[in-house]
Amino acid sequence: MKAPKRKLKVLISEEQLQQRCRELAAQINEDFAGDSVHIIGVLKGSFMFLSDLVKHLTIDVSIDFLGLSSYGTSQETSGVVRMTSDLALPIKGRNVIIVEDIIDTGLTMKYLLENLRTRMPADIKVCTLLSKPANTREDVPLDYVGFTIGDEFVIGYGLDDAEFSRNIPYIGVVDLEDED
Ligand SMILES: O=P(O)(O)OC[C@H]1O[C@H](OP(=O)(O)OP(=O)(O)O)[C@H](O)[C@@H]1O
Ligand code: HPA
Ligand SMILES: [Mg+2]
Repeated sequence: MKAPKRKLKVLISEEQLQQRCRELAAQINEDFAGDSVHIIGVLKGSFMFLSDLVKHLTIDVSIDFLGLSSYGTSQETSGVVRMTSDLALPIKGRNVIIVEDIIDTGLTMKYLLENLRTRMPADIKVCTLLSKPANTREDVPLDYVGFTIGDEFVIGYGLDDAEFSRNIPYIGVVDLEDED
């Protein structure tokens, strides 16, 4: 199977991503000083952002993951969020920070917040690398936002297009001017 060959435009560079990870981590360190946080990464898209973010956390941190999927091979949500894998650890009484790559329509985060609240954490905060407000349909509280972007399909740094391109080290968009 081959990934589509397209010209990509850099929307957010590696340097900008690293700088923002340091800034977001500094804010979390300050907000939870003297306390501990339980980080929940939403797979698959969040894996690169999460691994860069947590390197800069100096507070006590535990980490778990769950898998959610709603896009499949499409660039539009199916509208149905499916849990592909659940957490390994309980979250009752914990200060949870959900780490996501992107809030697009908001459907995934709405589903996740409803699900996790039933497990009685002490607190839930949302940390997302990207927010696409022009496309957001569900009103979800965002506590830490890396970058606000326009209504365009982005790939790289964990985000995929039909499972390809997650390994690109920056956030890119397809450069339509260079399409044949
Ligand atoms: O706000 P929404 O419109 O719900 O979109 C955001 C969600 O969509 C993507 O997941 P996807 O279903 O592509 O799974 P993946 O992380 O495995 O790529 C992304 O990683 C978010 O979890
Ligand atoms: O813009 C996007 N790119 C990749 N995956 C996504 N999932 C929701 N929105 C996006
Ligand atoms: Mg995806």
